[in-house]
Amino acid sequence: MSTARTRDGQLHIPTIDLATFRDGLAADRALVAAELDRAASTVGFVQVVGHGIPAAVETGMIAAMDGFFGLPMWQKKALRPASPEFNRGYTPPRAERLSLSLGVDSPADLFEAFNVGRSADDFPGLGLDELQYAPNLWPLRPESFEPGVMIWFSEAARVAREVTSVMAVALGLDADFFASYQDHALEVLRLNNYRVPADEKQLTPDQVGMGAHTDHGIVTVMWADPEIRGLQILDQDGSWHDVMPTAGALLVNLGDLLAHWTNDRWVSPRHRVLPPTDDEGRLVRRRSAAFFHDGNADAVISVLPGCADEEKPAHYEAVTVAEHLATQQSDSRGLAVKPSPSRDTEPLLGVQT
Ligand SMILES: O=C(O)CCC(=O)C(=O)O
Ligand SMILES: [Fe+2]
Repeated sequence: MSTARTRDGQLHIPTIDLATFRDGLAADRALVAAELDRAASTVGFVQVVGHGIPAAVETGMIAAMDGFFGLPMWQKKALRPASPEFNRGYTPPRAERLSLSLGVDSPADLFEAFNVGRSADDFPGLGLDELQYAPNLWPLRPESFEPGVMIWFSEAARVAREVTSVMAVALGLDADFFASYQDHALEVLRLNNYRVPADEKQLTPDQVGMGAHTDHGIVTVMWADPEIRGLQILDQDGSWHDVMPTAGALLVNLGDLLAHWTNDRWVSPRHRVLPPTDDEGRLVRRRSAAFFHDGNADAVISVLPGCADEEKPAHYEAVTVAEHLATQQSDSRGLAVKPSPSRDTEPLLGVQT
C-alpha cells in the first residue's frame, strides 16, 4: 500500500486509449504501455478511453442502479446477505467503515451499495470455495436489473483484462502474462449510491461518503457520475486531490496486489469519497460502479523477478489472493477489528437510516 506521488504538486491523471493498444502498431502499443507505466508509478489512477463499452450498456447499468436504489428501504434490506462475510447483495447506508481496513476510525460511511460477483457455479469442476465465490442475490424488481448489471459486469471484466495486458507490456512481460492468474478470477461489481442525507445538518465535518482505503485486488474499473465532486486521492504529502472522470471515460486504479507484485514500483493509491457536491458546493447524489478484478483465489502473488534486485530486495512475502483479501475485507466491515477507543459506539451492521 502506498500513496500517490505528485509532480510539481499537481496530481495529473493520464489518459490511455485502449483502442490504440488493441488495434495499433507495436510502436503505438508501446506508447500506451509507457503512459500506463507513468500513471501506475505516480498516481495509481488512469482514465481509460477507447474501452469499447457501448453507450446502451452504460445506460442500462445506470437505469438498473436507479431502479434498485429507488426502491423502499424494506425491499432493499430484503436483499442483504445472510452473513456480512458474503460480499453479495445489499449494503445499507452507514453499514461499513472502509477506513478501518487502514486501522483508522471514522463515522460510518454514507454509501449504500449492491454487490454482484463471480460464483462457484461459473467455474464448474474447480471446487471453488462458495464463501469467496458466493451465489448472487437478485432483486425481482426492477426486471431489467439483472440483465443490465450482468452486461456491464462482463464488459468491465473484459476491460480489466485488456488493462492487465497493457500492464504486462509496461512491465516488460508477455502481453498474456497475467492470464494464468485470472482464468477463475474473484471479481465483484459494487454499485455505490451516495444519497443526499435527509438532514444535512447532521453531517459532522469528518463525515465521509466512503472512508479512506486502498483497493485490495489487481485493478478496479470504475464508472462514476461525471462532474460531481466526491472521489479524492491522497498524495505522498498528505493532501487530498479531487478526481472527476471525463464523460465517457472510465477510471481505473491499481490495487494492493500490483504494489505487491511490483515491489512498490507501482502505487495502490489511498482514496476516499466525501459527501458529493456539485459546482456550487451543494450536496448532490452521486453514483459509481466499481468493478474489482482480484485474480484467482488460489493464485500466489510474489514479487516479479524484474522488480527486485540486491539494491531493492523483495519486501513482500508470497501470498495467495484469498489470504490477502480475507484480512482486508473483513476489517472494513468491522468483522476482525481490534477494539479501539472509538467515540462512536453504534453497531456497524443493520443500522437504519
Ligand atoms: O465512488 C467512488 O468514486 C469510489 C468507490 C470506491 O473507491 C470503491 O468502491 O472501492
Ligand atoms: Fe475503492
